[in-house]
Parts: sequence; structure tokens; C-alpha cells
Amino acid sequence: MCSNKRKIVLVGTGMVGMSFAYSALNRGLCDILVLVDLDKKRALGEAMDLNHGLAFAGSSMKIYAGDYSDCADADMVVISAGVSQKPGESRLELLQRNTEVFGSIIGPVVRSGFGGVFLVATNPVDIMTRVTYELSGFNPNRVFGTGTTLDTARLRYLLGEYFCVDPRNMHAYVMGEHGDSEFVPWSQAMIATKPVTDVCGDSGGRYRMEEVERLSTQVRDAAQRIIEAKRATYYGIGMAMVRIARAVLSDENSVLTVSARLWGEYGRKGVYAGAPCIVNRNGVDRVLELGLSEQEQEKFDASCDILEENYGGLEL
Ligand SMILES: NC(=O)C1=CN([C@@H]2O[C@H](COP(=O)(O)OP(=O)(O)OC[C@H]3O[C@@H](n4cnc5c(N)ncnc54)[C@H](O)[C@@H]3O)[C@@H](O)[C@H]2O)C=CC1
Ligand SMILES: CC(=O)C(=O)O
Repeated sequence: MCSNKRKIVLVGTGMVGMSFAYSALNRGLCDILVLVDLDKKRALGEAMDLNHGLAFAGSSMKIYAGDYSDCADADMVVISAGVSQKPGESRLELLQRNTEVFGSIIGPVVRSGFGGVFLVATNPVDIMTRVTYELSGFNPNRVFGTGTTLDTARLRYLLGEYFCVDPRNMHAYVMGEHGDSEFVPWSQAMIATKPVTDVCGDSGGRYRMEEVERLSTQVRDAAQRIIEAKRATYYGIGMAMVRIARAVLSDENSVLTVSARLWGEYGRKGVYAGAPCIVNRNGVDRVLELGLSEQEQEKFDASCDILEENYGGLEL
């Protein structure tokens, strides 16, 4: 870390960024939080508003609206700037517009002398993370995205409801694109250490795999349902971002399904996709290779192919 004060620069103070900031303040995530946005007045107003909550927060935090020079001694730059989906629009449809947005962000961050970890949330997050990696020239371990962390949390919530088990004791992952081609490797889903397939098989018909498998469709469609209902999703991702940032700042070696650059894992090279990773102060320390079934590997490949094709069509 750059100093003993944990410093985060947040770029993009819209709904996602400010949900992250609000959750960060409540969790005492860092010592210094700098807000940067194209709309400087908005960043100023958000900083004022958050500062008025400091008297009620559990720990102190210096919060102010700043600029890219503030990245010089930051531990993390968290990016949630750019456009979001309208009802019926896919995440991939945001790619060109958000690549242009990142063209004005990554250069100034790097030129500040930033030497920390990039965490990207902007959609389509896997490709925007790869764009950040390419534009920054950073070590790929230090550039990663929120990936399928939120989808995994949604899955665990639904599984917890179905089996009446605390979601924190549900061990199951969503992998691949944070988007329509994501999938759940059910062979790797457990309640405590018992496979979900066995729990269903031993339940005398009370729990059924067909019903469990349908939950992955609900996870995949959750964002569209929320966007139709309230125009945007932000609390869940804000909390997921804080969870990931904590794993970095506290050097936790936590397993999180972030978007990481694969380099041979799951037979893929170069693509950024959601997979369980060990996250610590270096960013993504390593990608965990689960024993996927043949069918699951095919789903992972199909998802990575979509990410590759879309990245290949970009002009950086
Ligand atoms: N990774 C995930 O799981 C999720 C990702 N998202 C994504 O997060 C992104 C942000 O969503 P919202 O906060 O709802 O959007 P928003 O429209 O509320 O906020 C976007 C912010 O970015 C700022 N901005 C735009 N261009 C900029 C630039 N060049 N430099 C600095 N700031 C700039 C805007 O001024 C605005 O404040 C979207 O791409 C959305 O799809 C949203 C939910 C979940
Ligand atoms: C918008 C989005 O990516 C999500 O809520 O999953």
C-alpha cells in the first residue's frame, strides 16, 4: 500500500458510485475517499452530503471532491463512470459509449503516478476491465472488475430462500460474463460441504434440481427486472464493491468471483471473465480452477467467446 492511510479514489459519482461510497462510509472501509466525476458540481454536492453523515458514522473518514491528481498516492481507483442500461437494453450495448468514457479516465489516472489497484464496475464490466488493462498497461493482477460477484450474491440469496439456509452457508458461484451468457456450475454448488445435487437427491422430492436450476434464470434476469421497476440497480453492487475493496485493503485472500484476466485457467488466454479468484492487496492473486463438468466448460467457453468477439470489435 502507498501509505498507512487507506485511500480510495472513486470515479463516477452516480447511483452505483454513491451506493458504494455510502456503504464504504458505514463500513469504515478507508481513511480517505475522493470523489471524481465529469460533473464536478455533483461530486461536490455528494461529498458535502456524505460529510454530514460523519457525525453518525462508526469511524472517521476524510471525504472530498477531487481530481485525477488525487490518484497519485491512492491504494485503489474504483470506476463506476459511464452510461447504464435502459429497460430492454443489454450490458453489451453500452460497450462503445463506455469505452469512449474510459478513454478520458484511464490516461489521467495513470499519468498521476497511480500505483495501486483498479476495480471496475462500469458495464459491460468484463470488457471495460479489459479496456482498463489495455489502456493502463498495468500488471493484469492489479486490474480487475466486479465480474459476477453481484450475480453470485443474488444466487446465494435465492438458494438460501429455497433451502431455508443462511446465504453465507451456500457455496455456489455464477461464472463467465456478467451478462446474458453467465452460468452456474451446479456440480460445484454446496450447502456447507454437501453438494446441492445430493441434498436434492436425498430429500425424498422436497427439493428438486429442476427448481434449483430455474433460480439461475432469475439471477440472470434480475437486473432487467430491477431496471424496469426502478430504472437502475445500485445498492447490491455498491455493497459488493465494498466487499471486494475490503479484500484488497485488508489483504484478505478472500475468494470472490471477480472479473480477472485468464492466462491458461479454464483453457482460456487473454479474456477477462468472472471466475472465483483469491483477492488480496495485490488485486487478483490467482484464479481458482474448479473441476467443471464437460457441459459446464462448454458454457464457460461460449460465454468467453462472446466477450472475445465483442472486445475484438472495439477500436481503442
Ligand atoms: N458491475 C455491475 O454489477 C453493475 C454495473 N453497473 C454499471 O455501473 C455504471 C454506472 O451506473 P449508474 O451509477 O447507475 O449510472 P449514473 O448515470 O447514475 O452515473 C454515472 C456517472 O458517471 C459520470 N460520468 C460519465 N462520464 C464520465 C467521465 N468521462 N468521467 C467521469 N465521470 C463520468 C456521470 O456524470 C455520472 O455521475 C453503468 O455502466 C452500469 O451499467 C450497474 C449496476 C451493477
Ligand atoms: C445493472 C447490472 O449490471 C446488474 O444489476 O447486474
